[in-house]
Amino acid sequence: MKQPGVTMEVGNDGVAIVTIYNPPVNALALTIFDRLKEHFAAAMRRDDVKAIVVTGSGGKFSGGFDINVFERVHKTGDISILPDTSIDILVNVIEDARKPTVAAMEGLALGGGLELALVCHARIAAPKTQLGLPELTLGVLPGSGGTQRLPRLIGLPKAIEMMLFSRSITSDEGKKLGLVDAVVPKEELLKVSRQWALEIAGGRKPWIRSLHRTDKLGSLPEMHHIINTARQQAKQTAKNMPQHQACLDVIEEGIIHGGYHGLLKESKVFRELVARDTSKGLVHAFFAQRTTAKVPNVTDIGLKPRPIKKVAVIGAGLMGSGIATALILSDVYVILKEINSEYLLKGIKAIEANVQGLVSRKRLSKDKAEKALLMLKGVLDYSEFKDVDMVIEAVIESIPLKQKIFVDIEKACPSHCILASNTSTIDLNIVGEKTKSQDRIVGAHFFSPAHVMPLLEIVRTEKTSPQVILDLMTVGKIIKKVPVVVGNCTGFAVNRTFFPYSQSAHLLVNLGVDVFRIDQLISNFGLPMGPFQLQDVAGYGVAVATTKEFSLAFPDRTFESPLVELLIKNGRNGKNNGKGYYIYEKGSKPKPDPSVFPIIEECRRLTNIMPDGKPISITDEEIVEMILFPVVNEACRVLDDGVVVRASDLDTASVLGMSFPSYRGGIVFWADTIGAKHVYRSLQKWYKLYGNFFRPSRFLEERASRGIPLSAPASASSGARPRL
Ligand SMILES: C[C@H](O)CC(=O)SCCNC(=O)CCNC(=O)[C@H](O)C(C)(C)COP(=O)(O)OP(=O)(O)OC[C@H]1O[C@@H](n2cnc3c(N)ncnc32)[C@H](O)[C@@H]1OP(=O)(O)O
Repeated sequence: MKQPGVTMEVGNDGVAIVTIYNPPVNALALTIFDRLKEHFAAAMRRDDVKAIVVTGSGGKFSGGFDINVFERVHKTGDISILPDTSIDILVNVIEDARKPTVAAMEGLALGGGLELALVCHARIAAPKTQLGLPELTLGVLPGSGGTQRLPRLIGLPKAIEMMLFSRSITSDEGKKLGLVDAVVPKEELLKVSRQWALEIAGGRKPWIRSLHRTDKLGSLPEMHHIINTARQQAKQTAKNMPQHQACLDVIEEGIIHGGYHGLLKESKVFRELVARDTSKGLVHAFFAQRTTAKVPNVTDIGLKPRPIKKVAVIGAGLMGSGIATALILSDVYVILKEINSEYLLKGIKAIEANVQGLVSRKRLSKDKAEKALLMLKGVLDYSEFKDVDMVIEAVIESIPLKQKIFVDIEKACPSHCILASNTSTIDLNIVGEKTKSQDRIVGAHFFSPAHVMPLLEIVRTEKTSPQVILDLMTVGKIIKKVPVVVGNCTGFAVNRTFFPYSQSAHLLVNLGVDVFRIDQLISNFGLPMGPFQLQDVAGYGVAVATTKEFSLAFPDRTFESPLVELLIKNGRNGKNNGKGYYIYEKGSKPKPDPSVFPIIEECRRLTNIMPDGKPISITDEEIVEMILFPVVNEACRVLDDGVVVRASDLDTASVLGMSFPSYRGGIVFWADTIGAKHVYRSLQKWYKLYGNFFRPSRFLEERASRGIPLSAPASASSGARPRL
């Protein structure tokens, strides 16, 4: 079968096997629902069919409702294309049918896929099948009965956890909880499911409609308590998002008024949520992340990734130890090199602590932790480098040092070996200048902590070979990162786009705006913390070094504030010594420190930029815009210079590298929702008032004046520059 569809085969035993076909994940496209309906109708009509088994082809049950349909709703605004599957098909055609259906699940049953299984009268799963309702990550809720049936099958607390945190479980846990009736080897999945279906039809096994069950729901007061606790939690963990509270409302409706009423409300709220900005942003983020895997002239020219079995990491500091941790956790053998045994031991201890941290947070089993640590070997020279497939250099940001290391590794490593640098700022052409292997030189820019943060910027120069880029992308995926291929410039994509972020915050402070007001507004906007707290946490050394780097690279648009240096002079070092803009005490949340105000006053006297010496009067909204529009402006320059393949790559990079709120879709997507015109006009106004820092870029000006979205491809601009 070439087109997405559903097949039905009736066996001599009287069981109809209904199979969903829509590779790669058997997403439930609109046509699939039509075909399911037709085949079920035929199965009911046919006298030779006693029972039905529904399954998915290619070892996967289903990855859920087709998310492309959400995207179509977002583009057209036409909500009517969403089908009413919940009652029309799932209840009327399957759950309330005269013949029983069993779900035979393998690989994954997610979202609408699991909901299809929940209406069946029993569920059989192959081992390690992933079962979950991750709809909230798309800004919606389970819209095909999941909010009603999952609590009825496994109880409210676990069902709420699975839905609100989009946490999936495997078959074995599903069996313990009552979601799965039996776990059987995949070779026996269909055989057991057929048998089970016949036994239900013959009255030898119970015929259960999960919507009608109440035995696992508990008493009404208990339910209210569980739901209210979840509501409070969601207020903290899911700020600015409507779907969590909405999901709890819908669950509650079913508990109070019965499952069928719950379904009706679920259907209505589902449609409302699909139309909201949160869903638009999250669905964009979903596809944007997957699109990063498509790199023209790299992934589309028939190259095959080479196996990378052994990687050397040079430098066992914070970054090196984080990178080594990420590699060994994914079964990649690591040679960790340092210049003396003291540093090496420190690095190995840091790696052990990283791994141990995952064990104590129950994210890794003890067995796996022990196995991972066996993949690590510390060395003090290059003798072990003769058979490595890749080197990642992660030493301090010193050009002569990096250049020497690259000359040394060119000699010590085999000729196929990838030579990568984790530099966050230095031009890779300069790093590799003294070697003859420039086609093998590439940037592998991890974000700290490298074993936790999901983004990997792969920085290529004009000379990096497509094979090397493909290999690094593959390693990135193996170690569970999202690789984004970017071009070579100061700060690459993420740090360059976001360098104006803290500078505009400092500019505002020098104009008289309160630091804590700024931090509060930015965290209300959805970033995990404001720019000043971030500076405290990252350490002032980083702030000083990066400002220097960017003021050298982009002197026309750098705002240099003496505040950080004044803080250091006053004995403050941020979180490092417990005293920055905030006070940091063990066991309590950071508290704003009023004793920082005189230092800020001194800074304001030095810069003397307040109009008439008085603090500016400014709205909350304008503060957020004055901090984020310069970032959008730099994003425009990044797009204009072709540093990223496409605008959505920068969205992914901003979400995964800077924790820009995913429900706003990413920096460019967010700017487009506001409109290039408004961003341009605001920057133009501030440029006139406060100077060059805000000067709108050529790209922004053109897009605003011609009414073209910032995310439109380069070909939409006149005088487009060569792309990556
Ligand atoms: C009414 C209902 O309640 C509403 C719903 O069901 S909403 C949908 C709920 N389901 C989900 O959220 C699951 C989304 N998918 C995923 O999490 C992951 O894709 C997965 C775990 C299924 C597979 O992951 P992985 O193997 O890494 O493959 P991944 O690269 O993500 O996806 C493979 C392809 O399938 C596509 N895909 C995955 N799930 C899809 C879906 N539900 N609809 C449409 N396309 C989907 C991806 O876009 C990608 O396409 P591409 O190759 O053209 O880029």
